[in-house]
Amino acid sequence: MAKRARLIYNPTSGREEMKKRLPEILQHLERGGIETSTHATIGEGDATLAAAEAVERGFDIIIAAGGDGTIYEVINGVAEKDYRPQLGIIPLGTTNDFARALNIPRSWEGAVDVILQQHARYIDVGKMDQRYFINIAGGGSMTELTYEVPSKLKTMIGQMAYYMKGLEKLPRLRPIELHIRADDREFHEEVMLFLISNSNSVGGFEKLAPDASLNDGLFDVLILKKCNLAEFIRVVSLALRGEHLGDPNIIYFQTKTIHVTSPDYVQINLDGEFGGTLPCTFTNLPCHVQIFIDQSGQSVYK
Ligand SMILES: Nc1ncnc2c1ncn2[C@@H]1O[C@H](COP(=O)(O)OP(=O)(O)OP(=O)(O)O)[C@@H](O)[C@H]1O
Repeated sequence: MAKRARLIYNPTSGREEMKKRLPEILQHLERGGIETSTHATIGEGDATLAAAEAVERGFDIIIAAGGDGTIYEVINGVAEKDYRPQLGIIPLGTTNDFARALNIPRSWEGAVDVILQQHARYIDVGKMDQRYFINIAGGGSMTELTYEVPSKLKTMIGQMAYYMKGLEKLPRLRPIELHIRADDREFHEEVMLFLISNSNSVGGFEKLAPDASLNDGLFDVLILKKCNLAEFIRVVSLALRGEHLGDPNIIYFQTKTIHVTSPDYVQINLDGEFGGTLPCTFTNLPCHVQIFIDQSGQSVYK
């Protein structure tokens, strides 16, 4: 019997060109034996409602067609359910960090082929209080920029929109004071930013959390201590090359849970979306969802 999939599609996510291919995407899925119906999202949070509805309706597969924000919303619609359909990803977004972490091709044919091969892998999910994330959580200078960039600008100039916002924010960088309690440590530190990551592909950087594994039940925590602008730029340029871990401004460790408080107002970014404010507890839910991945072993991003 053919499997039934619900394709949840964000018509406003980054890559206009690919969205024109939706009819072909659907045909390709049907020919491969996956009977697919679609839901186009109408605004913030709609992909979460659509995913929850797809679970209730007993779909075998939910396909998130959009960027990291769409995947995040879909995860939030399924994470709390007892029955969680297998998940597929078609990267239509601007950065598509999570698709990159799973080596899912940027071409629609490649992404659909990964779904048709039906090799699903169990992946850890992060829980922040009542919300869930699949790739990264973070706070502090710069981490807010992903949800501050207007979606129209992302559509027009792609990832460049994030870089421009980053440059605009640089002169206004401020440290925040954090109290951190993790599995095996507790400390107080003034920091520029902190990242709690599930994968090694975050924020457009490919080697930011080089030891992160998607199914080890652990977060990789990366903290940039308080520093001046020149130091900040120096460490970011090291991070672009994946050479930042030995730097004295960096704290890097793994943990299953982490509780973060601050006397400052600190927004939390979950997979590129606004997720709330501190204080928060982050917990890793090991191997919580199944996602179709490429089995070829060959990186499609090199
Ligand atoms: N119809 C819609 N109109 C406006 N916003 C929408 C609509 N549908 C979804 N959204 C919002 O779009 C955002 C998600 O965008 P998405 O991540 O898919 O694309 P992106 O931002 O271009 O890609 P990336 O996150 O990979 O850079 C979410 O904030 C979501 O609430």
